[in-house]
Amino acid sequence: MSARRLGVMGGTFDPVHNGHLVAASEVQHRFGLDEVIFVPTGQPWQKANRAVSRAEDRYLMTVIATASNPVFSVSRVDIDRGGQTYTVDTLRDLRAEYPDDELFFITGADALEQILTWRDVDELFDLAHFIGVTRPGYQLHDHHLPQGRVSLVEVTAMAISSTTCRERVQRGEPVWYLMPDGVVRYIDKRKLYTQPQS
Ligand SMILES: Nc1ncnc2c1ncn2[C@@H]1O[C@H](COP(=O)(O)OP(=O)(O)OP(=O)(O)O)[C@@H](O)[C@H]1O
Ligand SMILES: O=C(O)c1ccc[n+]([C@@H]2O[C@H](COP(=O)([O-])O)[C@@H](O)[C@H]2O)c1
Repeated sequence: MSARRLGVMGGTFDPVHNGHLVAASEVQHRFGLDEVIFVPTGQPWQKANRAVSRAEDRYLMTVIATASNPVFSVSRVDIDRGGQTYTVDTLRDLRAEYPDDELFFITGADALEQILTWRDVDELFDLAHFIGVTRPGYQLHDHHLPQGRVSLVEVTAMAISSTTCRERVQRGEPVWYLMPDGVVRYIDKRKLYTQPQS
């Protein structure tokens, strides 16, 4: 079998929303990816200043959100490894699982801006090609990033963040149509985000 082109969409997904799904779908189409693997983080070390929802809740919401798309899947590598999540470990694990395939790591403009602060950043660009996508409120650029290892792509602007979704739920405001219906129902069923957000 020839090498497949696998997108990797890493995120805290607390909760997953339509901004994530639109970005992944448009990148999948633009780059002719065979599959996009969503990878919910274990503990995101750069979000240590706030309480993050249980990994199993974030994982299940991501499964619900992606289930209807045949080229989307969800991996537990970061959750099952445990501890703090570093993308270098994510990509090492996926490379071991899919040794013949090509990996494309998808990040929003805000995450790409921080990438030089990530662990073992030099190795990251050997493990995968990086795809930075536009996000309202952030500048997308590849200054100081290795040439030929990063592509920048404009995607449909979705001014949605997990933070505003959590805040809306906490205030009792609707989140319908900001994320798939099943995720809205899961949040309600599990009573997520009902405490004031820090
Ligand atoms: N609306 C969006 N448009 C494009 N990319 C996005 C959007 N929201 C998130 N992303 C990207 O998806 C990835 C995972 O994001 P994450 O799970 O942290 O969501 P978030 O909305 O940024 O969360 P929070 O508000 O809690 O920081 C990151 O690379 C991020 O840049
Ligand atoms: O490897 C790192 O040091 C690192 C630091 C911050 C974020 N990341 C990854 O970037 C992705 C988006 O992270 P976040 O915090 O914006 O949800 C997710 O897969 C994280 O594991 C990775």
